[in-house]
Amino acid sequence: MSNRKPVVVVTRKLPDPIETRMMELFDARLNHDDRPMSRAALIEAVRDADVLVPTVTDRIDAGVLSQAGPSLRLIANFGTGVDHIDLATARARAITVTNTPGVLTEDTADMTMALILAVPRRLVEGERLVRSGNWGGWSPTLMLGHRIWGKRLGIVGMGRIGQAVARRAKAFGMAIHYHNRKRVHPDIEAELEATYWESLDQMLARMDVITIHCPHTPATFHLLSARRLELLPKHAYLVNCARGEIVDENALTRMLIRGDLAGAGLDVFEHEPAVNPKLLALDNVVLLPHLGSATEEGRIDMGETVLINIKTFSDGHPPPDRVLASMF
Ligand SMILES: O=CC(=O)O
Repeated sequence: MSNRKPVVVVTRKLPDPIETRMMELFDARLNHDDRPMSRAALIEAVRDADVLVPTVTDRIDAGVLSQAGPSLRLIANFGTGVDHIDLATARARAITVTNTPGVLTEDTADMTMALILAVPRRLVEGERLVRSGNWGGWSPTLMLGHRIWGKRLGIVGMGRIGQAVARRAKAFGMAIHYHNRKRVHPDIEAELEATYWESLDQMLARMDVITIHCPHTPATFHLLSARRLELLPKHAYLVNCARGEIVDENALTRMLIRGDLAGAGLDVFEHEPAVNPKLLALDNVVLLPHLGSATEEGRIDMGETVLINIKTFSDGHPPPDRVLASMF
C-alpha cells in the first residue's frame, strides 16, 4: 500500500472507541446507522476499498469477491468464524483474510455453560412461570429438571472454546468427553481428565449433554445430521453456540417435538435470523439471538484485534491472525 491511508470499509456499527481509532488510523468508511449492507453496497465496497471489515452477517461469496477491485488486499473479519467468506476465492485473488481468535473464547464458553445449566434446570421456563403470575408457590414436584453434576458432557470440536467450556464443566462436576479431528495435547487431556472419542457416532450415543464448538465448514455442514441426532440418548440435551448450519435444525426440531431428545439450548440457527417457528413453541428449548461473544469487553477486544491486523498489514508485515484456507 502507498503512503495514503488505506480505505477501510466497515460493514456494521462497531463500539465507539474502535470507530474513533479506525478513523484516526485509516480512511475509514463507517456504517453509522448499523443497517446490514445490501449485496450491491458490498460489491461497491469491495470495488473501491483497500480493506473490508465484514461481520458474520455479510455474505462475502465468490460473486462478491469476483467484483473486487485491484486495491482490495485484506478482509479483516470482525469475528472468529469465517464461514461467510469464500476463503478459496479470496486466496485465488491473493486477498488476505484475518479474524479475531482468542479474544472471544471465555465469553463464548460462559454463554455455553449458561445454556448447559439453563436447559436441564429449566431456568428460562421457571422465569416465565414467575412472570406469568401463575406460580402457586414451592412444591416438591414443581418443574423438576436434571442434575448436571456427575453427567457426561460430549464436546464436538476441542479448540480454544471447546477447552474453555471443558474447564468450566469440569468445575461443575461433569465428566469431559470430546471428539476432534485430532487429539489435543496430552497435558490438556490430563488437566481436563478428558476422554477422546475418535468416533463421533460412538460418543454421541453415550452422552448426557452435547455441546458444539467446531467451525462451520463444508465438512461440518449438518455434522449433526438426522442420523447422528438419532444416536443421542432420549434424555440428552444439545447445546449449540457455534454455527446453526452444523446441526440439521429441522431434524432437531422433529426430535424435540417427538420427545426423542430432552431439550436444546441454541444461540445460533441454520437460517439466522429466521428461527424455525416450531422451535418457538417448545418449552424445553432456550433460544438466544447469537449472543455468544456479546460482551462490551469482548467487542472492544475484537475491534482492537481487527485494528492490529489492518495496521500490521498496511505497514507491510504479515498480520497476526491470518486465516488460511487450508485450516478449514
Ligand atoms: O459468531 C461470532 C464469531 O464467529 O465471532
